[in-house]
Amino acid sequence: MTTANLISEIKKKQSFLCVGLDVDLDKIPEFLLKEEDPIFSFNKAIIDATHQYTVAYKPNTAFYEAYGLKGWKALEKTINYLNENHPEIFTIADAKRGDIGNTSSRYAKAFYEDLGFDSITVAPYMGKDSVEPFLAFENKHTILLALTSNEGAFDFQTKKIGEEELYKQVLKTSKDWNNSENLMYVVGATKAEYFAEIRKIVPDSFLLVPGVGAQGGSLKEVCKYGLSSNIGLLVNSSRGIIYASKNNDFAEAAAREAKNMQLEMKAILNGIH
Ligand SMILES: O=C(O)c1cc(=O)[nH]c(=O)n1[C@@H]1O[C@H](COP(=O)(O)O)[C@@H](O)[C@H]1O
Repeated sequence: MTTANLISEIKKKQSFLCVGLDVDLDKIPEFLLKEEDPIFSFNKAIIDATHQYTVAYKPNTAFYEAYGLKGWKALEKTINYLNENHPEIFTIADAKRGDIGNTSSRYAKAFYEDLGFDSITVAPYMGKDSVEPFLAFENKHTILLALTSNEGAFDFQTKKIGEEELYKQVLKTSKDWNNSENLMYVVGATKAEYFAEIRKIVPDSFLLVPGVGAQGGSLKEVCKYGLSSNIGLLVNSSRGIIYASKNNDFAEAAAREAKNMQLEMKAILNGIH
């Protein structure tokens, strides 16, 4: 998907919501466990109930890998379902990959070509030659970890290396890599006070922002300095939406949560907040 297509979908839906499909069999309604593929059945119900409010879905691969081959099959069915029924929705494989170039190119092939995701999250730690193989794919997007939502972000990412914090160096350096127009960045919603600085370095890049909902980040605070002239934000909520209810009404409850977030986003985009 092109960035222009993503922006046009955001404007059409008045939403920059990303729903995280982090399926945990201990948390889904019990009646689904009798289904042949409970993970896919859960995802399908969530997608059917929420697609009108969201512009992106982000399965975190850990939640699928945890169930071995069955989990991978459910992930494949989920991405196929999205690509067949909602090709206008942006898909993110949250896999946090990155390795020597020769290996990264295999990861890129796996997620972009074999599974058909629009984007993948990538760790910057191994540097340029570990990220460029992901950037080489046209109309695919590499979402580089810049400043993450967890407490451990303060261990390295905010530490100064010389004059400047590491996360700033990640943003600045990566802008010079080949095909850097295919880069987006992860910035945690729990780090709202950093958005102004981040926007000085990457004024137009899309930022994937996890950490609202279960992790307590504030949508309003993120938007204050995070919004760009092209909106430039994808705000993710996983547990806050998909586990809004553990009962038979789980899909309706997820739809309600997603709709509430979409309405808040619409109000922000229209300057009401
Ligand atoms: O790359 C991510 O999506 C990510 C980066 C980050 O800094 N923090 C973060 O929470 N995530 C992911 O975003 C999702 C957040 O889930 P909830 O806290 O349930 O909304 C999980 O899949 C995390 O792995």
